[in-house]
Amino acid sequence: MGGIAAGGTAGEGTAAGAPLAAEALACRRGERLLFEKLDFVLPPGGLLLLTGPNGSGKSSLLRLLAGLLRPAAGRLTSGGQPVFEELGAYQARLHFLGHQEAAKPVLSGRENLEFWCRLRGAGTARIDAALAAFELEELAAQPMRLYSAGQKRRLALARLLAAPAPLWLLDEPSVGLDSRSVARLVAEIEAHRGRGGQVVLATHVDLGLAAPQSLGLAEHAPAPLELAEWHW
Ligand SMILES: Nc1ncnc2c1ncn2[C@@H]1O[C@H](COP(=O)(O)OP(=O)(O)OP(=O)(O)O)[C@@H](O)[C@H]1O
Repeated sequence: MGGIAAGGTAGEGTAAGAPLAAEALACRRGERLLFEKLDFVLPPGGLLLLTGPNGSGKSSLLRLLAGLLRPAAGRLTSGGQPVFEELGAYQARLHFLGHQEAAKPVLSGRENLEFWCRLRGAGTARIDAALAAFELEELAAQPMRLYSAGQKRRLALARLLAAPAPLWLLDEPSVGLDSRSVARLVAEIEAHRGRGGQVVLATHVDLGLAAPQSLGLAEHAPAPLELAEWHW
């Protein structure tokens, strides 16, 4: 499956990403330290797979990489610049696709993409190609509230292509997709990487993506406290 690559891709024009580097990152949610001592460098064209059991911190790491959570320790840089010092500029160069669809139910699929493009300061020229990439043309005029779960997910994915950004942060993007749509997602991820884009992807299933770096969050869980260390 070649996605829309054969006739030019919706994401054409995406600037190549800058190397994203994590040094000794740690993340705390509430009282709990989820992970620590986490290092990686993601070059332009790179793919980082986040793996680990439920609750190990994959979504939390993605939120941290999106600048929505501050690290408890460590450094995150993009192109050598600390991302939290220029957060707005950094966030303008990424897409974060979480579990929520982040679309307005009363708007049609096309109107949702138009809204998204305006929000991102992008033109609307890529919307048709983005809809076509995830086979949403026939649904484009329908209110999103009438979409099935998989169709809503495809609309969320179309946002990646409608308003290009070099860094894609994807939290279990294949959930709810049929096998044909999974193949399209994989093709779009590979096309994005081919343009120099970067992808960080949390997943419980093997999507068959080529040459990923892999990061197991469970391996970065803090050591359990010895009994003597507990404060009763
Ligand atoms: N807002 C929050 N406040 C406190 N703790 C939270 C918050 N959100 C998540 N957590 C906790 O952080 C831990 C990691 O959650 P996270 O969603 O990052 O895990 P995950 O690896 O993505 O899990 P899953 O595979 O189930 O999606 C969990 O124990 C969760 O209960």
